[in-house]
Amino acid sequence: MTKPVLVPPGLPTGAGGAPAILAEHLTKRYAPAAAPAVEDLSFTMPRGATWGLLGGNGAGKTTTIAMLLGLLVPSAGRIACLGHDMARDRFTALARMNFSSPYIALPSRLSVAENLRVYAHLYDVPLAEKRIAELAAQLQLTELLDRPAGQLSAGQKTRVALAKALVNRPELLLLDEPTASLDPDTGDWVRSWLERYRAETGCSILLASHNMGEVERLCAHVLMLKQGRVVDQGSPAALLEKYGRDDLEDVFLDIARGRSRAEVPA
Ligand SMILES: Nc1ncnc2c1ncn2[C@@H]1O[C@H](COP(=O)(O)OP(=O)(O)OP(=O)(O)O)[C@@H](O)[C@H]1O
Repeated sequence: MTKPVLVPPGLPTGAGGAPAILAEHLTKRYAPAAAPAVEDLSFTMPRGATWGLLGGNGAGKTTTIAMLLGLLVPSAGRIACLGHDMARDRFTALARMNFSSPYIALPSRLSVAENLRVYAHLYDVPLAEKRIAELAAQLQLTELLDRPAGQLSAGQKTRVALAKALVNRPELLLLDEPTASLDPDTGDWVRSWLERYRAETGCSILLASHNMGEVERLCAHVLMLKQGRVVDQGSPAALLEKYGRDDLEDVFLDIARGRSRAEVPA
């Protein structure tokens, strides 16, 4: 069995020993001569927290999540999820993780229940039918279980994608744009649901989002990415204080436009 990665002394880990995610000097180049999509990214995300990856289009959020899931091999650097080194012990970690992304479509001709059964089988979920019924009740999917996934609205598909992401009761959840294309009411419902789920289960959540209100509400800590690098980070409150702003959207614009607090118009 592969030895778990040790946490450097002094770093917060939260409950359960190893941190949820330990990323060390991660770099990804899609081609040898290309500019890095992610460059020298390091962070330690403790257990039980929700953290946000914020950045404009092309900042490297999806690339980072794909590396954390082992879907992309980093050009340099090292990742440990839940104490497992992703280069050596990826499958042990993946059994305890899950993700949802708007870029991955569920097989459209399979019904919602069939889709969830496939994933329950892949994750070897015990009492799969019971788990599917439980998730369907929690995510208001019971009426939709027999409908083909391809015939659902965007909001319904998002709830099915969340059910898929939770089927194995993950300890670490990676969410790429969890409320993209949802109306404000459904988006709010999903955010409340995620808050409650994290509080009840102690699950660790890393979410990539363009929605500043969502990040401010859900995340204890935000990594601000620009051109593949972390240009700032901290709690939403600390970032608001640092930039002298009232909402995170303005902080985002300051960072995107390279303005420091001294340059922010009063
Ligand atoms: N498969 C790929 N091949 C080559 N370059 C890629 C590939 N995927 C992403 N990139 C490039 O890597 C950089 C980071 O892209 P990424 O998709 O990670 O950004 P993002 O922050 O998720 O953006 P968005 O908010 O638009 O989804 C961009 O310059 C993008 O063009």
